Amino acid sequence: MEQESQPVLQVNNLTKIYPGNIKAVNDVSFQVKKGEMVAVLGPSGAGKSTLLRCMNRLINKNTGQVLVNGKDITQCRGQALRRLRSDVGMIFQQFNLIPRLTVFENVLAGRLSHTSNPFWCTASIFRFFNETNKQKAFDALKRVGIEHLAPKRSDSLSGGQQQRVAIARTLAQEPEVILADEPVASLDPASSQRVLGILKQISESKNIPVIVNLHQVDLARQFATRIIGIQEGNLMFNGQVDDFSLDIARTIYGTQFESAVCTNELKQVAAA
Ligand SMILES: Nc1ncnc2c1ncn2[C@@H]1O[C@H](COP(=O)(O)OP(=O)(O)OP(=O)(O)O)[C@@H](O)[C@H]1O
Repeated sequence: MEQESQPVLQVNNLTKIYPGNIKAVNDVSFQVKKGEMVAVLGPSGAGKSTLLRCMNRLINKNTGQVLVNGKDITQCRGQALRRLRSDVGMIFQQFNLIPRLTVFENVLAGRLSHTSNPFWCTASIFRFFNETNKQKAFDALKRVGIEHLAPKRSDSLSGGQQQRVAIARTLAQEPEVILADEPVASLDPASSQRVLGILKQISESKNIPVIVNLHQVDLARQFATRIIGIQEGNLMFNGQVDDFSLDIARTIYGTQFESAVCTNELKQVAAA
């Protein structure tokens, strides 16, 4: 029971400064536990993407720590980094699938860190994966409800379907934590609901914490269990969804408040 409440992810005093002295992330600290779905909110340029990308080492931080189950990913090199990185699943706005491969092959690619051959792309991918890996990939596809699309080329799918393939690929990786960088920014409202619903279900039923960058406050309120608000690289809010008031949203979003608060319901409350 005590172990259940231990944070899977700990971000300690993380700072990233880009050339030109642009402080994109400034001394940010927070923790995420199993079963949580945490939405990171903030206006354009607040540092949301930089924060997530520092957390899986796509970008190197300047100072601070990112601990995954107690191990600091920012200090790892070589094989240790590859191993720890496979614990961190990443979902992108543009899906990042390999277009010429089928849906199933893309999901199987999520099992790469569980095989010893890194050169699968140069030959038939199937040769390098045993039945266990193939079954896990298929199970991941089933979990996002698109197993019937397995033989299709990934570039023949809709955006929403491609994002579900990307989620399945991440699930096949068997990560300890999932980071999603604006996963619904390119999707229509119905697909956005579907994708965020799947991520929430994963966080709840598989107990894998999900940290998701979002632009829209209403989606965060609908799907997240907790909200982190950032502005100009600074952590301004870290708390329960119900405590993220419209006044706090207005402070964090400033001139972008109107576009971030998009449902009619929220707009009426904001105008009252
Ligand atoms: N490679 C880079 N070099 C220099 N500055 C950068 C770089 N990437 C981002 N920035 C700057 O860092 C700050 C944070 O950018 P970031 O993309 O992390 O914000 P964001 O909140 O994700 O924005 P958006 O919602 O528009 O994607 C911005 O001022 C941005 O211009």
